[in-house]
Amino acid sequence: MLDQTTNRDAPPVILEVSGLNKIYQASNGPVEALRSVDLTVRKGEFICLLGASGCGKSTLLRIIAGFEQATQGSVGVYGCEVRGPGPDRGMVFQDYALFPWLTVRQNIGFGPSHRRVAPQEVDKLTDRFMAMVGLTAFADRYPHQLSGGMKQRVAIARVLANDADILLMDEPFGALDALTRAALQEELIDIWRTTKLTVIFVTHSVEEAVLLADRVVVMSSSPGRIDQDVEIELPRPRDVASVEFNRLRRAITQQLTSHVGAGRKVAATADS
Ligand SMILES: Nc1ncnc2c1ncn2[C@@H]1O[C@H](COP(=O)(O)OP(=O)(O)OP(=O)(O)O)[C@@H](O)[C@H]1O
Repeated sequence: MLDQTTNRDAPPVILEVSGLNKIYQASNGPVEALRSVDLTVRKGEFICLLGASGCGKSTLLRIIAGFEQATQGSVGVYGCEVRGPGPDRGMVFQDYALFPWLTVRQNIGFGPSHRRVAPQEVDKLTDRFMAMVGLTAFADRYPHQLSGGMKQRVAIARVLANDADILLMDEPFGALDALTRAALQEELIDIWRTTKLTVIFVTHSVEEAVLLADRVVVMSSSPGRIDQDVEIELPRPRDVASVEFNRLRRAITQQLTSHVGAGRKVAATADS
């Protein structure tokens, strides 16, 4: 964990998760999805939540988003307790979750229009973020006319147009082919640097986490807990072939593998 007392020059903590427990009541009994999770996130950080399938990454993200209630504990954003979804947090899902009946332009402009932003201002915002994700030429297309990568660009632009401070991403590139995924990873880092957003990104890929994050938060399962909080101090753009990158990738993979019995493979991947 970060030591807030010794980090006087660091950006402020804007998100604080304290003593979070989550128990789901399933038909075959209770499922303890999260136990005693504490996490602090500073403004502008890029955090990856990494762990094997079922360790509670999505649950933690959904509680931060306000889509799910914790059983115990709290989430604070800018010092206010999260009680539901809010405009300060925007979510990007693996399956895009776009409005199929709206065009690219209308999907991106939906949030600001809903907030009663003036129509000319909505157009300006939409133009800006469509350009940022490289979709200006596709403004009048519908989601079914777009590739997976283009749909995910729309989803990212939609959160940006909503003026969220915190971008929550749940395995956003999991359904994309390797080349598209690599392109979007690079674009996301450019967007993050331009907008200075705070990003919490869920992945089960060690390589993706080390490539993207300032901090990799490693989770273990049954019940889901935070196991390690690793600062990634590699310079950007990062070279996945470098010795230092691979040293970190190996160390984090070992940490993940140490939670399962000898010989069993974790569902988190070192190189996907
Ligand atoms: N609505 C629910 N009802 C009951 N159990 C649930 C529910 N949602 C999640 N769980 C359980 O909680 C645990 C954590 O699930 P979660 O989806 O948060 O894990 P995850 O790390 O995101 O997994 P994956 O990487 O496979 O998406 C799992 O055991 C899962 O089966």
